[in-house]
Amino acid sequence: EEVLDQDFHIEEAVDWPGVNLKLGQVSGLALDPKNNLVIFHRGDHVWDRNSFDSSFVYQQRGLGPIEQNTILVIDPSNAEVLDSTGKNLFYLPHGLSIDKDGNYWVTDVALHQVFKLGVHDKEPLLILGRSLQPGSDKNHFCQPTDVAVDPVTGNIYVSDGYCNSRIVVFSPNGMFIMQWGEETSVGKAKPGQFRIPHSLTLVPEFGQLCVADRGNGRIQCFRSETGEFTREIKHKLFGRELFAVSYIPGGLLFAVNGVPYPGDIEPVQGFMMNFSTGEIMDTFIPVRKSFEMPHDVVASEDKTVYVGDVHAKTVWKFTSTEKMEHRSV
Ligand SMILES: O=C(N[C@@H](O)C(=O)O)c1ccccc1
Repeated sequence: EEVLDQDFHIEEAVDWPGVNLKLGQVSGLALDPKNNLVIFHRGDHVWDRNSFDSSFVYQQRGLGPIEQNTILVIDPSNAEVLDSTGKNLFYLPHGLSIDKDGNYWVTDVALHQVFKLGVHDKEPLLILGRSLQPGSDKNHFCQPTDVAVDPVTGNIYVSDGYCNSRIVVFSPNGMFIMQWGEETSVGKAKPGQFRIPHSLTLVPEFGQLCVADRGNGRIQCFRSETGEFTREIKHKLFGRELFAVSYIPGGLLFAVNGVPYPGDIEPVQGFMMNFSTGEIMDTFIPVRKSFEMPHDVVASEDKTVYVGDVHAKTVWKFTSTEKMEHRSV
């Protein structure tokens, strides 16, 4: 008897011209309320071995802020640049997210700050952290990596960062509320311990915040109201590093891992998972060009997925194609 298998595969949209956009190091991706793709990139600045001293103080202030527009609004179908902003503000862009009102929230690892930018305002509406001053108290971050804003409470979640190991929560007007997390002790990483909390995604339907725990190669999720650990999602296929995570309503979780260390076998790729079970449903890699350091991933409800790469200086678009497979039983 013939059985039709409804099977979804994530494949690169090879006709999307966005892979040819002239970008700097792509650090952050987000979708705005109109489902446009928004790209946060570093223009002519790069993060390399000389960017920071051993106390995480940025060493290249002499370059001045990036003069190019670091925030580009891209038409999701033809990759046209619809709008661009964010020049003369940032030194080393990192995370980007967009709240339900369309405000841009970004982190800068050189400034050690988080910015709220209104779509039509030149001046930032809110700045958290002290410019160029790394630290780990309520007023200082150390290379903060990402920011997410709860659509219900308006609370601000910051993953802090390369040189801290915590999630910090602020009220909508920037008052410190709470923090959780600690650095990973020797041996097996415990719940609530981080080795670079690198990317955040809210899971509003389940009241959770999930974190790409980069150096522990895993995703950790927490109750967003209390910071209580709820679960870990980890697969051998992730390899050593898990860079970014993105949830879409309906229960799908997307992620990208890091390039394999010498001798490791787990390839660099994208993952589509069932949030409830944690199981991997599909993996994906580009057809054109290759992943070099996939750094952020964002997905829309119709399972369109974008991946930004900080070394390839490229953004790829992937879509979910339905393969009808015939099999006889
Ligand atoms: O991870 C690194 N960078 C990327 O995540 C990034 O560019 O955001 C990095 C680490 C050490 C030295 C230089 C760069």
